[in-house]
Amino acid sequence: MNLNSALYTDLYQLAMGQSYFLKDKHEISATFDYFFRKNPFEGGYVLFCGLEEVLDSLEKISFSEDDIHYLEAQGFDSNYTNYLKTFKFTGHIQSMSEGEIVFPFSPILTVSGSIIECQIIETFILNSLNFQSLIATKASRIRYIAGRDKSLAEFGLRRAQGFAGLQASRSAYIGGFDYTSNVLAGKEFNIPVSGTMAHAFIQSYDDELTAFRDFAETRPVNCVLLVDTYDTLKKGVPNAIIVAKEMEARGEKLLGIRLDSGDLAYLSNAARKQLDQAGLDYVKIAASNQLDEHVIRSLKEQYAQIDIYGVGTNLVVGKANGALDGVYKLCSFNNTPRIKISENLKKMNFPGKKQVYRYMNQDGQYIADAITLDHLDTPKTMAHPFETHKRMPIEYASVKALLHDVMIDGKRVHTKKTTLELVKIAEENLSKLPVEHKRFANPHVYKVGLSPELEQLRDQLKKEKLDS
Ligand SMILES: Nc1ncnc2c1ncn2[C@@H]1O[C@H](COP(=O)(O)OP(=O)(O)OP(=O)(O)O)[C@@H](O)[C@H]1O
Ligand SMILES: O=P(O)(O)OC[C@H]1O[C@H](OP(=O)(O)OP(=O)(O)O)[C@H](O)[C@@H]1O
Ligand SMILES: O=C(O)c1cccnc1
Repeated sequence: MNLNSALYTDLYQLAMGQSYFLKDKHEISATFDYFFRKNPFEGGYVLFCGLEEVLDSLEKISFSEDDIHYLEAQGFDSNYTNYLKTFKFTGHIQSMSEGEIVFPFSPILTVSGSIIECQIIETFILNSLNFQSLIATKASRIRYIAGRDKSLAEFGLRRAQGFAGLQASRSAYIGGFDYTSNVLAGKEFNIPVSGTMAHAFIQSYDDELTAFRDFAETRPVNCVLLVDTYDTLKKGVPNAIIVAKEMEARGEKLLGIRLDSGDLAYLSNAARKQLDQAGLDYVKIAASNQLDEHVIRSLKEQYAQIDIYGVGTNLVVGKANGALDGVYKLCSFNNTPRIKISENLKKMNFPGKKQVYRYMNQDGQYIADAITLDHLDTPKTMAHPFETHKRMPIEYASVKALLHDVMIDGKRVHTKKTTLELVKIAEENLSKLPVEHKRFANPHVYKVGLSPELEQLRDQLKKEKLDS
């Protein structure tokens, strides 16, 4: 299967593409905005993730001979499929940086080019950015609550949605995790890998102590023993202590033990006591079992003595959301701003090609974002996007434009960032987001407003459409 195939799209994109082509509209220029309407997890922000994958794929996207035969079999016109044989993405993309903190309704990435190219790539862009941004956001919430002094290991591959497990591991790392258990993701994206052991290994022995011994002997570096197979406090931890002492005698050090069931707060405290009493205060305690940001917060409130959190399912499937609602909407056609009308102002899009400015205070902390038409300067006031009577002056110490050229004529124009660079960028950006937007319960809504000219254009186009 070739994931750079332009068939990785919805059928309706190709059907619209055929119509544009046969009606000779396909070369007309268009601009689409990628944005979302609601923060996931009832949180206050999204950590934007997935841009590098989008750019990598768009540079390579095409229809193979096989793909063309398949489309012919689906009844597509042969003149159209002939055109698709040389299809490439040759458009222009402006985007916020991967690792940027983003908010509802701001255009995060805009695609300009011939309408047919913009349309065919829509589904892939949404598929890629929605999922990766969701998981990076979830990971950043877990990091926020765990604190910088804890280690976070992502254990999700086995319960991820198929091959999305690869993207999930990369997104979790960018969002603040330290390790992944996913070996292919480790190799592909240069993410540190880590792992402990499974119950099966211990069950395959007649006794737990021999299992621990064999494991520690054969892989003494970063060895973590799983202590809950039979009885955590009466058997697992005492056996781990025996093996840790034997390792000491060989000049080695047991890295840790892992708890995977029961009351993790109680067990971690009791295990810590046993380890400390044995002079093993360096042996760390890892915990797993359906963890997420809420369970970790609760464990911290109970003074659980956990050094390493292993988080799988809830992270990689983006529980409780499962999806970010990002959309891709036409905002300009033939160099004319376009709007979609809805009774619900929130379902209307902002017309025209745009820029987003981020305002910061003297400490570099984010204050607000203003969306404006792309040829205009930094606005000094902004209107509430939907409550039209609300407007505010913007007081700030510094401002930056968030949308930058990342692809021109189908070629990447920004230097590809390594995963580690993206980790640092995301961490720095998250540190500039005031804490009131990060809290879990009723986070303060970050202000995103419209410049007066954009508000006026939206209202004027709405009136024209309703009057016509
Ligand atoms: N002290 C704690 N405070 C809050 N949540 C906890 C605590 N200890 C464990 N949990 C969480 O509670 C959930 C369920 O744990 P529970 O003890 O009911 O089942 P379990 O340990 O998986 O049982 P089993 O022995 O069948 O594996 C998990 O998400 C776990 O992370
Ligand atoms: O709970 P999650 O956050 O998804 O973390 C991953 C879980 O996957 C493993 O269990 P599993 O029962 O699959 O295998 P095991 O036999 O090694 O425990 C591991 O022990 C964790 O409990
Ligand atoms: O290494 C581990 O402990 C691990 C890996 C995957 C899933 N659960 C645990």
